[in-house]
Amino acid sequence: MAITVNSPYEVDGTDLIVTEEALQFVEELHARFATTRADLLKKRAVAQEEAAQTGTMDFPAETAQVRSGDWVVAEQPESLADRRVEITGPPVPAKMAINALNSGAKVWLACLEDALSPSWRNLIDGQKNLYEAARGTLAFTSAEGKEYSLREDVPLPVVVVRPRGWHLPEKNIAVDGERAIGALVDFGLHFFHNAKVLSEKGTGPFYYLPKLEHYLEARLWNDIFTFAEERLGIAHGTVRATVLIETIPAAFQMDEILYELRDHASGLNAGRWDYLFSIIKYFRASGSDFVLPDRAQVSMTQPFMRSYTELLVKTCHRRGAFAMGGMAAFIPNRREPEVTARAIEKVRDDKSREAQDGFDGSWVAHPDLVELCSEEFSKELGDKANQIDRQRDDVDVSAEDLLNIGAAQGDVTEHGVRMNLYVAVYYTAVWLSGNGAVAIHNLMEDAATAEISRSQVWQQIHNGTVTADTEVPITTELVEKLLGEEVDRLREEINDPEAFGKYFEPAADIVKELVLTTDSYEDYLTTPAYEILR
Ligand SMILES: CC(=O)SCCNC(=O)CCNC(=O)[C@H](O)C(C)(C)COP(=O)(O)OP(=O)(O)OC[C@H]1O[C@@H](n2cnc3c(N)ncnc32)[C@H](O)[C@@H]1OP(=O)(O)O
Ligand SMILES: O=CC(=O)O
Ligand SMILES: [Mg+2]
Repeated sequence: MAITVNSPYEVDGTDLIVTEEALQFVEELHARFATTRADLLKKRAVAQEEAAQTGTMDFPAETAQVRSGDWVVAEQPESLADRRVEITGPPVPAKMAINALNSGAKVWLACLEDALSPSWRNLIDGQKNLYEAARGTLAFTSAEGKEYSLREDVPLPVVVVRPRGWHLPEKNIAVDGERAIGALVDFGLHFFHNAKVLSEKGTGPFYYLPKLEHYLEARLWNDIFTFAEERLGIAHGTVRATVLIETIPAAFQMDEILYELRDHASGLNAGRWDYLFSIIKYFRASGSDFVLPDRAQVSMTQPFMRSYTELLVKTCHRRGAFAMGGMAAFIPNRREPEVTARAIEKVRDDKSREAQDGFDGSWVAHPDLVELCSEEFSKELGDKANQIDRQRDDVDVSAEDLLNIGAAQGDVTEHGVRMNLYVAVYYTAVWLSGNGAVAIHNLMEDAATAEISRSQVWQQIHNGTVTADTEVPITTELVEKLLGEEVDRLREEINDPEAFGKYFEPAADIVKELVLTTDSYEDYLTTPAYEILR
């Protein structure tokens, strides 16, 4: 096997991160695991087709014994015992990484996935910042002269790194002439450089695993962890992983996923945004019962979403694992107190409900939300670090409950279609400019939320959904017209012809192709966008 770096861009820090030894490790991961990954991706396509045809799904028959068996995951490490508040964000730019580490959260989810645009620069900068964070040396001075350094007065959050999902390639590295696998590059570089340092401190290496669609994908990660630990001489079970249950098939395999990873498992997380995206994707062509209301109306209290979170808490606690809550999208604005007040109220409600339901902690997207999340969980936890001992034997969730999507309350409106188009174009443009997360109308938008937006429109056209406000069917002609109007609106608001031409116009082209090509469906918005990402 031969591994080569073929990026046309020179980025400071490349010499530190892309060393010969680190590349060799990434190559070894590909040699051992690339074929299994390819097979599992094919399996995803078959499962999707079956769901679309049948309009249903069930708990796997072959793993009934795993679900009924009496087993628990390995004992949790001390450094991850208290996860009541986790701040998420990309590890770039450095000031953002430092702000996350100084935020007072217990954990920083350093995101190389939903919140990162995976340009070569971001990949190197992100790995470099994680390298320095692991060694406590991360510091930064902004162009305005503001100095950023790590706090010394309080323990810093434990870092949990989220590599890319299995589907994404890394175009700047080739293995035997083929694009490398994004997940193996992200994990491989981070693990190679930091696993020893972190394990000696007892604070890692820890990972969040995104977008799994089958328990065999968890087995693959477990095999990778076992190999990586052996290869670097680190004790088996040092790696800990929290798996995002953010696809509809994974919701039917929570026990199985924990079981596969039982030596390396920390917990499961309710990744609500990708979960909604996955429901739309799997059942996009299964009829109007699967058409959700406008995105803004699909709250966590909709019955099918509650079933999902209740089952997650029950499963985790039965298996001695953490149940982690998800992301409320409301973002405070330091310049607009009324926006902040609303965000605080909404996020507090969300965290309070999660804490009462039995979650052990949850996510926030902004440093100004850390304290309220901590407060809401502390009310439930008292003097305990977590509530894993709280069994939810009262919960009984069936396949029908998880799939009770048609019962969702709310409407599809033309306003909602417009918002989806606006957000999909705006987010894609920001992603192409190198930022993977952005506040739009005071809501956090990232790859997962943008996927919902563009997929809803595709599904509404496919099903000829009729809008509740204007009472017209959603057709390709209507969407083309609305898209044109929303792009015009963005052009006016952005008021920067150069940026508009460079990022928004290509973004609008991508979104147009994705939503109007109704005889086929692109699995990920970021797949075509990655082809033109610089
Ligand atoms: C579906 C999912 O996967 S959810 C998880 C993935 N998504 C994320 O992680 C998104 C995380 N959040 C963010 O990226 C940001 O909060 C955004 C983009 C939504 C908003 O960012 P901004 O517009 O910069 O917010 P704002 O101007 O209020 O920031 C104020 C300060 O807080 C910092 N800040 C904001 N969010 C974060 C964060 N998540 N982590 C660290 N620092 C942050 C900013 O860097 C800024 O610092 P400064 O005062 O030193 O310049
Ligand atoms: O990754 C989290 C999600 O909600 O998606
Ligand atoms: Mg996600």
